[in-house]
Amino acid sequence: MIGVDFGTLSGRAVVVRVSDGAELGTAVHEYTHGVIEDRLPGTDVRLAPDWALQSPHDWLDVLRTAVPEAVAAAGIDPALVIGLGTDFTACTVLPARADGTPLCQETPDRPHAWPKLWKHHAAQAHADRINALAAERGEPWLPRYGGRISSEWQFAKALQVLEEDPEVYARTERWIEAADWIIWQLTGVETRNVCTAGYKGVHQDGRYPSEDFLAALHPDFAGFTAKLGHELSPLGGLAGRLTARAAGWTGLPEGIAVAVGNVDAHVTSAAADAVRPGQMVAIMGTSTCHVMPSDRLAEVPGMCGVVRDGIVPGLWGYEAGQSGVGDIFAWFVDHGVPASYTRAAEERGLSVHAYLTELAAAQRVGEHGLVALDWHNGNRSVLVDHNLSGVIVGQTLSTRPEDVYRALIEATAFGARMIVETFEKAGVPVEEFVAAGGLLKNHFLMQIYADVLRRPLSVIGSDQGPALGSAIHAAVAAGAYADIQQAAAAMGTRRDNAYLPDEDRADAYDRLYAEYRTLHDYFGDGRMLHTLRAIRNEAGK
Ligand SMILES: Nc1ncnc2c1ncn2[C@@H]1O[C@H](COP(=O)(O)OP(=O)(O)O)[C@@H](O)[C@H]1O
Ligand SMILES: O=C(CO)[C@@H](O)[C@@H](O)COP(=O)(O)O
Repeated sequence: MIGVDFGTLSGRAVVVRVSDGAELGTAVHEYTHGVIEDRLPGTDVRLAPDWALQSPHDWLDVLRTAVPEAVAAAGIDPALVIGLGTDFTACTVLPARADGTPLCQETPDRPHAWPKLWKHHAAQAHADRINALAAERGEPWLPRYGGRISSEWQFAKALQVLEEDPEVYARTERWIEAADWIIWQLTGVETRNVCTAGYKGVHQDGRYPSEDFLAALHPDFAGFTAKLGHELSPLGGLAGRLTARAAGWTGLPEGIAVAVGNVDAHVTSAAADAVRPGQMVAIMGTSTCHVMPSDRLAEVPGMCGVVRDGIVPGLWGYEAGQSGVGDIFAWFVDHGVPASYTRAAEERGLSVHAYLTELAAAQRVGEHGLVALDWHNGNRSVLVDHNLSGVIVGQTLSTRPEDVYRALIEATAFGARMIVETFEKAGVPVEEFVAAGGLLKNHFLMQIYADVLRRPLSVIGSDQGPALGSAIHAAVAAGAYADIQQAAAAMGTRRDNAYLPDEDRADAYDRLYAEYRTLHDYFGDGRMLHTLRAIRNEAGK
């Protein structure tokens, strides 16, 4: 099987053995255009604050380069490959023509013609209006999203296109998640997966928000859902077969099974063999997503959503998230560390992350005297407000970079605890916390999470979680296993109790967490942080 994971900065492919999930070869392709935040490629067109776009060329390059390279690295005959599965970030969406041609190919100088990356946060005003109207009208779908939808989601992003570039909106014949667009390119068949549609696409109980509701937002928005697919495809299903053109790109046999599209977070549950009710998988990378199957339906404040069949068929799938985690550490490493630290790290042959971690790990809990809010990229759960920003409290003239670095790691752990507690308070038990993603390599960070959460952490056994999960879904789509649970049991990998909480540190963290909660409630109403953002925007940054 081949699994392909389309991330924020790169795409990676992995070749996986069907019988036991062994990863035989892998390759990564860094996107040439990365995240497009400043100006449109090949033009002088500048982007406003909070914009984040991607290029479809970069995604196709992953198929052209990472897939054949992974097969070569595995040293297998490509003719042995029987299926391909993919996952994408979400909600990464694009306007396209009826044949799937992205509009940015026709008008590369129009910002709204480009795919909007999940972390495009410039549609907050549109999300606010959607939320206010939905609350006022008592829209039945709103509680399924914890009472607020995010500016990252398709209705907010599409309304922004309509109001800021109606001409691009009018030319949009299909509005599609990149997760489904890539499947279209691979199979020639347009499908819509139940996962992206259900969560960030706001599809509940067989329908999208009503025409009437959309018309009340803007008269020309009434017909928006005609640009979406209404037939949804189940996870682990067969989307179609690899076309000759896609076989040419990838070097894989024409006609192999291609699984229905999926999301990087949700597909990782299969890779961690954590698809039973109460197993919360936290995919910790640039951001963290928390996904959990459950047999009960509840309204959890601030969750991203609950979707029937959204992780595995037959169960409710919950999602919550933190919009910035590794990204916050990266910001600090890039902008908060003096040259002397960079030099010292270099001399020791360490990354700046590893160097700061080593220094921070030598401290006792609370020794830095700091507490921080992890909102540098806004707050996805539980406040659902991307106009909030980061806060660091307690700095003195003796504060050092490692102190701040540690406080930022702790802030993200406190944010995770807030999410877990919110689920449990709403009557959805979290039986096991399973960590996955790029941050697993930082053992100090993982131990902080175990101490702050006061519970054992399990960890996924693969550092290619999403790509492995995609390969597992492909195995089901190809008919090698009856369902995702069986395929996950055979091919997924998880180490239980990898980190155990330390009682004394956990007690010390309880005190800091209480301060975090006070800070959270104080700044969470947005009075000060929204004003600061408004002043920033008026000043034209
Ligand atoms: N040693 C480290 N400790 C903490 N964070 C790290 C470390 N090394 C890299 N990071 C952060 O990890 C993030 C990348 O995580 P990864 O899972 O690879 O990416 P993605 O979320 O795009 O899949 C970056 O934001 C980076 O700042
Ligand atoms: O929002 C989701 C999933 O719902 C993610 O795709 C998004 O946070 C991006 O994840 P990464 O930080 O690229 O792992």
